[in-house]
Amino acid sequence: MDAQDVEIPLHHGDDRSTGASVNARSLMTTNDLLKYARGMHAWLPSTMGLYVSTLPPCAVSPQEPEQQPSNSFLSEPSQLPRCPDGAYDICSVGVAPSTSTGPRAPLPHQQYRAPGGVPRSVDGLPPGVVLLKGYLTMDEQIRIVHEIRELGIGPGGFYIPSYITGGRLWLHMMCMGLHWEPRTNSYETIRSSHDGATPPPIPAWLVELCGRCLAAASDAAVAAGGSRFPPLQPDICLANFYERSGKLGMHQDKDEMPDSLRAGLPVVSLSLGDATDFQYGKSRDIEEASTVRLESGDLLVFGGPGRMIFHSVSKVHPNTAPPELVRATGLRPGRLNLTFRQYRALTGGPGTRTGTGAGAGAGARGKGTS
Ligand SMILES: O=C(O)CCC(=O)C(=O)O
Ligand SMILES: [Fe+2]
Repeated sequence: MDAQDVEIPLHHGDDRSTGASVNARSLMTTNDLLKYARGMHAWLPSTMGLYVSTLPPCAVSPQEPEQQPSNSFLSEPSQLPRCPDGAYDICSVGVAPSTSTGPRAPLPHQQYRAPGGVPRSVDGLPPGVVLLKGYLTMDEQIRIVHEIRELGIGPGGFYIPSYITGGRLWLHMMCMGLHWEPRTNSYETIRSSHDGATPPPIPAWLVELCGRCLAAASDAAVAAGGSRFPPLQPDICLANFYERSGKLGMHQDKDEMPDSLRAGLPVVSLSLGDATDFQYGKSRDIEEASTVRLESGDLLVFGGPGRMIFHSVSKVHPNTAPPELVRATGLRPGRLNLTFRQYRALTGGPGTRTGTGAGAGAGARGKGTS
């Protein structure tokens, strides 16, 4: 372990073979998804093209800052309010959507857009890594924040994960599709170490958005002389919310099944809210790592030859979220990141399951950061 490891718990842990077994679970069906939509909320497109949540705000009582255990790695207590059932709320309550009817001010991320509205691809990244600055429109960002917030205050919503050692990650997490368990570096069908909640399914429109993101990233890769990414049918989406002191140590994403990793199935990552420094490199050595800034609306994809890059989130830059996003959603200070993944590669042929849900069958191999 290097100094970085001591100070910062690693998200996808250090190598350890846990032998933990995980229950296979049948796939979420469309009916399950619809049931899960649970009538709790609906989206009403407003005249602004924004999305107004009809879900009453979570009754969040003014919150005592959460007491952290003495062995906590968190540098400061979470400032996020908690709903009665314990889930953290990443947005302020009672935020009304913007009512302005005039022409919108240019959005911060649009400065990156070429005249045809094509997001700018960043040069000089390793093979298999594509960064499209300003890929998401502001309306997409607003919708993502609204919907993730609403799922995040429901069952299986935002919590602060811990390691088996008791150290906690410097972020709030909500898993969709499958639960990523830091105590075992494996995926599970329920959040067994916390509250037994079943992760909500990935909203269908987010799966569709992920497909568009990947197509755009593949186009950019080809334009830069590389290859298209392998297709992805995401059955895992991890939502991380980093407060201002949030961070994530250097790690590889390698808790998906070996066939998925071998196939280089990409990780599709969306950034929203405050900007961050994202470090990446060939090894865990932070001294050797390069840094790129990820801002709200940016799309990062790593797959194929770039699938196993080491990466970390080293700093959240305060007050850098687009004001329009904050106004429209009440997103609290910090950064929201979504990563889409596919647990196992689909082999094709009769009976092959496609779409959501992998059934996390194999938790027994050592997963996580090397
Ligand atoms: O927040 C980010 O940009 C990276 C998240 C990440 O590396 C992960 O969830 O594995
Ligand atoms: Fe990661």
